[in-house]
Amino acid sequence: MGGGGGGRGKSRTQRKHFRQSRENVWKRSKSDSQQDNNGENKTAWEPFATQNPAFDEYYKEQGIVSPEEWDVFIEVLRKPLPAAFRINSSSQFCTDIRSQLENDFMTSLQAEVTDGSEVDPIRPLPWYPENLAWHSNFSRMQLRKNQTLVRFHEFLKQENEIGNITRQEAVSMVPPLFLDVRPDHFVLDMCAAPGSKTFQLLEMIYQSTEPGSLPSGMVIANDVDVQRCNLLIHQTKRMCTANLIVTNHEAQHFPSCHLNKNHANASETGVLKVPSICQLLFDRVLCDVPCSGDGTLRKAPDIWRKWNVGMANGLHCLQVQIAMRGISLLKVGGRMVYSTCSMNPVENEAVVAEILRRCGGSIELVDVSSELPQLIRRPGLKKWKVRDKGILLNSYKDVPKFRRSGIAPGMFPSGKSYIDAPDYDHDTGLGGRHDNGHDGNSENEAHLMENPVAPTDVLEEEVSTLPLERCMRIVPHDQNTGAFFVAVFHKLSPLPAIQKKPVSLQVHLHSNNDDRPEKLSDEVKVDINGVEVNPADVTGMLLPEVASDADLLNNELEETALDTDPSKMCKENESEEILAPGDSEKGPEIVRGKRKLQIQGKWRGVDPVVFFRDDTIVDSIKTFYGIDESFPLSGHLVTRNNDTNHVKRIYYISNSVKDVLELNFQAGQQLKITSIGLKMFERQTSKEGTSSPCAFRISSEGLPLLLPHITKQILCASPVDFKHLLQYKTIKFADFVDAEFGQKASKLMSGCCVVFLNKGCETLSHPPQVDTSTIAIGCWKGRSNVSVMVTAIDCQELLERLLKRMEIGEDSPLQENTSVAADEVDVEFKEDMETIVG
Ligand SMILES: C[S@@+](CC[C@H](N)C(=O)[O-])C[C@H]1O[C@@H](n2cnc3c(N)ncnc32)[C@H](O)[C@@H]1O
Repeated sequence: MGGGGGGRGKSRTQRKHFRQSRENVWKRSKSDSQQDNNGENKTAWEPFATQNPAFDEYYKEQGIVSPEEWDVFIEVLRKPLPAAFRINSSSQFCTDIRSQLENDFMTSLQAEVTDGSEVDPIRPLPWYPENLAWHSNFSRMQLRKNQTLVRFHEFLKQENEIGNITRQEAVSMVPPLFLDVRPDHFVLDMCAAPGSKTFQLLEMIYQSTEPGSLPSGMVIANDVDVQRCNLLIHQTKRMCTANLIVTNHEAQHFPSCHLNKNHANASETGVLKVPSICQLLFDRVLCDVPCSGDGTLRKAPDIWRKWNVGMANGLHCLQVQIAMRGISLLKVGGRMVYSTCSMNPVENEAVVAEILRRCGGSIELVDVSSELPQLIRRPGLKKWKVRDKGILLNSYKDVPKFRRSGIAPGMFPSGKSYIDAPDYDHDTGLGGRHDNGHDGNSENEAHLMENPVAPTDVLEEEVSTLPLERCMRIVPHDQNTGAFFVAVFHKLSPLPAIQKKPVSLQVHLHSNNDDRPEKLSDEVKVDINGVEVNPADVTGMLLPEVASDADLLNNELEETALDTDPSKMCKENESEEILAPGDSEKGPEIVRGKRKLQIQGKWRGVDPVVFFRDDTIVDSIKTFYGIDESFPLSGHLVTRNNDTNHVKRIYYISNSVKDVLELNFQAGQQLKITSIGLKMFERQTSKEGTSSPCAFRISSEGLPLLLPHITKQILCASPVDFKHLLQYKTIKFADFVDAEFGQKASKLMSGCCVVFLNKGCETLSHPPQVDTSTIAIGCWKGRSNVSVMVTAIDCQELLERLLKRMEIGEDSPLQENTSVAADEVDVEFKEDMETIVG
């Protein structure tokens, strides 16, 4: 059981969100359904129109696919996307699940494929390592069609909920694979929600981590959208990791958290402890930016209707800014992946080219053509065209003056700004507005242009001289997927300093009021790489005809489409709701119907992150569970509450996260942290709970990490008693099959305890040796019984896994050494299992 085990130990609240399966995007919503001639609503099941003439015209011009391929390209783009999913490599049951897919489902589902339309019902994605990612050809309807498919469907739902698998579009799995993440890396995921790629990054960090230990690397997952941050927290909680910080910033202004001179002086004089790191720089950066999302058309067909060229044009500058910030936060020698789920060169090759130009030789585009050879991809384009208001533009000099507010020189292959364009603003990368303020928002306004350039293809074509062929574009018809774009950068040296003029044109894309500390610094800061960063300076961009931001983001929702209703969101980071007597300045807030005051941290709306240093409580926990000294608690525990008397949850953080947190404190809390660490201890509030000498129980998320380090409150159950616990949830001491177990249980101190499965029925050492095959659950020792503290779905999943293992090995120790009584109960258990599992 690895520290970041995943798969075991999630809260009921969290599960609720994963139970929401993705809405059927191929079904029109009520608001979308149209009225027929009689004024009656057409059926809500009418499929979306899967065509858009502007789309066809635009992409035929771009030459993303050859004219001969066009028909097959568009045909595949109109078909629903096959489902894909990934096995969590750090799950305890990773191997079981893979072999269930390879040996059970692959054969049994094959028998169900009768229409001959697809060769394989399910198959591993050939380019994903170790058969961990799978593609299924079944539609939702088909999955409900017959018994075998229903069983498969249930399997997918349950394992996704538990965290053993993640439903994720196949091409969305690609970018992290090119990041080459190692367990000691510090990784920044700049636009991370809803978090499928963050989950992958964490798996990479955790690869080959021993049970009870943590990797030395960490991930910071950031997103500008608070609600989507909550999705991200839910998604990554399934990983049970102490090596993650979730932040909520505009990625283009992500803080660099470096110590200034004053801090350095203070630390020299011993006033402050020198932190292990002095600036937040990363070995790896994932820059999976917001985009127009037309690569997800097969999954989200409503994009057919919404698509227009302005969606991509309007995002280009933001994408450049985010990527530039990523590069500036990257260590020299580090790697950054830039990716979008858009096919549009303006959001892809044009952004990559602009980054290369701005970085002036400090970075290189990596040729990754020999990596993942089985992944079919196409080289990046060297030439493309820009379309604006129905006009085809070959170079920036063709852009009419009044459109220069929305079209940047960097959108064109040469990237030339042409000095004859007086309004060009080198900071924003955009031209200024027309004097009369006309923003030219209508197609009909083309005739108003001063010196209009005739829309013609005979103008000279621009061709980029940069090695853009090293980028990769994945197109749907090559391997029956969605579309994606990926570029890999390597940082060779610090970035050159950029001379900055005052920014004349600024429009906030995300007016996220909370994304600012109480006090803003006006000064322009220069980070270690020489890039100026002014936190108060949101470099502007105009979105003249972009779909609303919300529309764009909706289109971006990953296949794990989760419930975004804020009222149903994670309560993990909710205020600890403390009473603050006498604090009348901020005014009372009504929290859950009670008048309570919330002590704010530095960031409005976010609970403070506080190191938990209450030695009395920590010592009581250590003594109660017999936590050995080799497991460091001191300096690794944090809470979200300044008042230690009212702390409900204590989180555990890895060394790496601790280093970042210490730096963040010394740098003035620049990071707006929405979630940090692994929930390890929870205050026991129930009546019976208060009778325990220890006020805190071990949370199911924290148990895998703590397991090898606890020496007290431990019981080892025979297979049959273990199964009974999972099955019946509460068992009286006298009712255990193994009477000695019942006696030992009765002698434990009241409160939380841990029950290990004694697979072989031989006497386990005390405490038991923990390895990757160890199975243990958190329980509660009451006055007369033992109760399981595991959610129903976890119990069910564990029962099924144990049953499977018993079925596989006829002579497995699970069966071999059970007593006659246990064998009898096993029959009963199997019958019950059939009822539970269906
Ligand atoms: C393509 S999605 C990311 C998908 C994610 N990487 C995954 O694999 O699950 C883009 C994300 O960028 C976020 N976003 C948009 N503008 C942003 C900004 N300025 N800074 C940070 N995040 C932003 C959106 O909220 C959205 O969640």
